[in-house]
Amino acid sequence: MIGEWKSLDVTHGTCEVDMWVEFQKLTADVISRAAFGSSYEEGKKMFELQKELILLTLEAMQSMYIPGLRFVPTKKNRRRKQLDKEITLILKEIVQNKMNAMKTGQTKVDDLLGLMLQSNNQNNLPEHTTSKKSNGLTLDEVIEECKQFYLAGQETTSSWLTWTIIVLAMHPEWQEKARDEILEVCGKKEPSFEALSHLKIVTMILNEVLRLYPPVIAQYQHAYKETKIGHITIPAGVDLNLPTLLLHHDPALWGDDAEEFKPERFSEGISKAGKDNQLAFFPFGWGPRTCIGQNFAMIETKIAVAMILQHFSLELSSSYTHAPYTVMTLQPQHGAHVKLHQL
Ligand code: HEM
Repeated sequence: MIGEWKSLDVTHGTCEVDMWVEFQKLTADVISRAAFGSSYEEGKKMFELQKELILLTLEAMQSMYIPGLRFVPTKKNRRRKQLDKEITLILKEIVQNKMNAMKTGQTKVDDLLGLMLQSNNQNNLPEHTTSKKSNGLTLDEVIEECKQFYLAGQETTSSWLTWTIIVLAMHPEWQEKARDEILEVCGKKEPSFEALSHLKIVTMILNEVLRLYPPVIAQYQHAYKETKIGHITIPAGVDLNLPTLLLHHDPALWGDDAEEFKPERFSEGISKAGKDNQLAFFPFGWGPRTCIGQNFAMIETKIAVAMILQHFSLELSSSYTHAPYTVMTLQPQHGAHVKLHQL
């Protein structure tokens, strides 16, 4: 990505890109490689189809509910069915190839699919069934896990990266502080895993971006039994909506400067960031169902931000309009055009 930007048609070492578009490509590539290793190109094709399916599904969810309509063979319903079929077929083939390669020792187990298959008792893995006969995952479950990781991990990370770059372009003083830290810790080299844990200012900035622009703006929980939280009793069967975006902007929890970008809030860690040390920061959820990919997302985001700041200084394009809005995640409605000046 950095190399591509450097080779873009530039005027005096400057080019302009839409960060939202760029980061969608980057995160799709990263998650495809992490999930499928050497088969990532086939994985990417599957993910593209999944993206189309998600958009069609969201459209259906946001239109008027007419019972039974989803069974009518309209053009969009037929396309949804066809996409689902195609995705499952591609995945079945990838899984089957991986299983064969693992059996003959032709592949390393260094991707998510390999790890899932390895952790499974392969002798008991039923090939074409949805029923479970062992503690391992069925083929269908492995396929659903692959889909889930992409759905949960791609657009969320693009959103986080995009808002980080926008905010750094808006606040040159923080951009400078972050770059100084990166150059001090990593120089101009690619950041190592070890170096990432020394990026304190970058971590503060990334947390403040997650507070102001949480990619997942609300979280839904279902009380399957009567539950007491403090003095509130929630009856069984009630659906709860935790409005992350609203809580992250609430002056009662963050102070009168809640709307301001102030990474220094996080200088003593997450637990001390809120007003009177109230814990009100949960971009990745909380408790036993907390996001399983949060460390993965943090590493990916830190590496990308570090490498961008090593090579470019950032300035908002004159065409940029600040308009966060939600499709599935918090996105820039009119794109995220930023000018990149080569350093
Ligand atoms: C900025 C990036 C991300 C954000 C903001 C985010 C946010 C969340 C949230 C709010 C939840 C729901 C937690 C709950 O119900 O309490 C969740 C669940 C999940 N996330 Fe993430 N996520 C991110 C990145 C990722 C990545 C990169 C992956 C995969 C590599 C991932 C995989 C998952 C999975 C599999 C679940 C479901 C966990 C379960 O139900 O047990 N996420 N995420």
